[in-house]
Amino acid sequence: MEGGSGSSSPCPLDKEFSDQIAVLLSPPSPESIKDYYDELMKTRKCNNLKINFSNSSGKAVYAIKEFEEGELVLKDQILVAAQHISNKVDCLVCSYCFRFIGSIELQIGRKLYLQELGLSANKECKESLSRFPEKACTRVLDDIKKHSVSNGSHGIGSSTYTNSKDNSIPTEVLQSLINGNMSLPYTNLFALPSIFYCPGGCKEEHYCSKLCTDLDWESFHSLLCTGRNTEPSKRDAILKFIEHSNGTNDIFILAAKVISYTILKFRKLKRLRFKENEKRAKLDETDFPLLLEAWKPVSMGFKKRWWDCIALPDDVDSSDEASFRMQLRDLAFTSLQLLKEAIFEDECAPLFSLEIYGHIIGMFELNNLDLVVASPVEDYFIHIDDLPSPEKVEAEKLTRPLLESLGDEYSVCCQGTGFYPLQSCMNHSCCPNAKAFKRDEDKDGQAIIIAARPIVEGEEITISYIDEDLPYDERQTLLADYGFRCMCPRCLEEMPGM
Ligand SMILES: C[S@@+](CC[C@H](N)C(=O)[O-])C[C@H]1O[C@@H](n2cnc3c(N)ncnc32)[C@H](O)[C@@H]1O
Repeated sequence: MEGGSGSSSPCPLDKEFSDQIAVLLSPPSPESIKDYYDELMKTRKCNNLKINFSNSSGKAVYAIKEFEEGELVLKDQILVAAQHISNKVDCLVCSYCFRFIGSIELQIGRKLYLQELGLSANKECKESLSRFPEKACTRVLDDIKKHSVSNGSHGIGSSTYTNSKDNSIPTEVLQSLINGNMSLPYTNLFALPSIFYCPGGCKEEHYCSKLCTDLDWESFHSLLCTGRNTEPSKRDAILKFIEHSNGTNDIFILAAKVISYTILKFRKLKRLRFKENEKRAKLDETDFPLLLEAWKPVSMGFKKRWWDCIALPDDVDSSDEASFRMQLRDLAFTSLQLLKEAIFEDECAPLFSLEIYGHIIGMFELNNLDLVVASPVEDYFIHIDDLPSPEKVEAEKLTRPLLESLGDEYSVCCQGTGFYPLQSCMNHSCCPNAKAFKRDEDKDGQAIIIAARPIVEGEEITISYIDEDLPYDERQTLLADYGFRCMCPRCLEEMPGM
């Protein structure tokens, strides 16, 4: 099997499992696409849309009712998503649904504490923060909790708090905010879900509920947990994989989640099959169909190899294109080797081929939507600012120093990237009739698509993959990265020579 970009693959599994890999990567038939999405629509009670398949533009989403401008078209649950590593310093969110958790006080105190650490820490600490921010962030929280002063009497109005020249807040005040020993005014109006901890004891992942904790554990995290319950050699291997991803491209974390998801689903299907037919001692001959079944949600996503489909960056000369793509492939191979050390499973060996890994990452490249969740901290400070005068003056005695210390960063939202099974079926148009848009009530990472103008029954739902205000040539250049030339009504009208 070719490794893409014209040279043979460095991964022996590509050759060993070439037949199974070809089956895993073959485009699903129109019938299986229909069955899969009909079922998905049914379970998600999504009665207003349908997915059709055509040879010209693949899957496409159609309205089966009229939508008014601004009406919700689709709320789509995440198949797999991750918060950007750098964003973990700014926002503490549920690792499964990406809702903000804890309290306003914790969000503010934690962020300022980490900011302070990043600014004033010694070199070693700064390096560990940039190389491994996830770990550093959670360790820090843990340390604060262990060493906190338990009487809770930290006067927020003390001179050290208000007179600080460089806007920094004393550590004991931050500890009190983090530990819940200090309350800010009006935060009861912005209550956040309490924190649930990882059952594997890793302190890296936090949740908003028992349900999210269990779903993440069952779907992804039980294979990727670095907690005390994981065997030490495995834990070291997982940590090495994460460290490499954090230092290179956090899209590898998402790919690892897809592989974990497929393995865990495969195991579940196998357990069910054993129960159904307990007399059978061995299941070998039926294992691959089970792997195919487990892989089905991923098989539906539009895919190309990552190093073949990624756009050539502006600073890479076209004469260096082949070597650029080869470097990407080698980077993916290094990441895959580390992941293999951590979670390889014999029965799911084809999933650890470079061919599959490259296609999973390529699927994100062509389909992913930015994951964005607005910060409740921003809403909180806006609320304080909107208070009538006496209440505002009183509240700001406590909140203003915090706001000043946070600076422009006070309103950073949760940011990441996610693959959404239904939204990812939406094709592009430069005059789209729908758009991704979070409303005030959307507090988690689900994809929200609303009508950008009235949509009639039977119309295809389209969104824009790019900034549609750009001129024709620039739009076409950007869309070439997605592998197509746009022929929407606007492009046909603006096409030179038409
Ligand atoms: C997010 S997917 C959209 C769903 C896709 N049609 C499918 O079958 O899965 C993006 C891919 O769909 C195709 N696509 C999207 N919009 C298109 C358009 N206006 N014309 C042609 N192909 C399009 C391109 O191949 C693009 O890389």
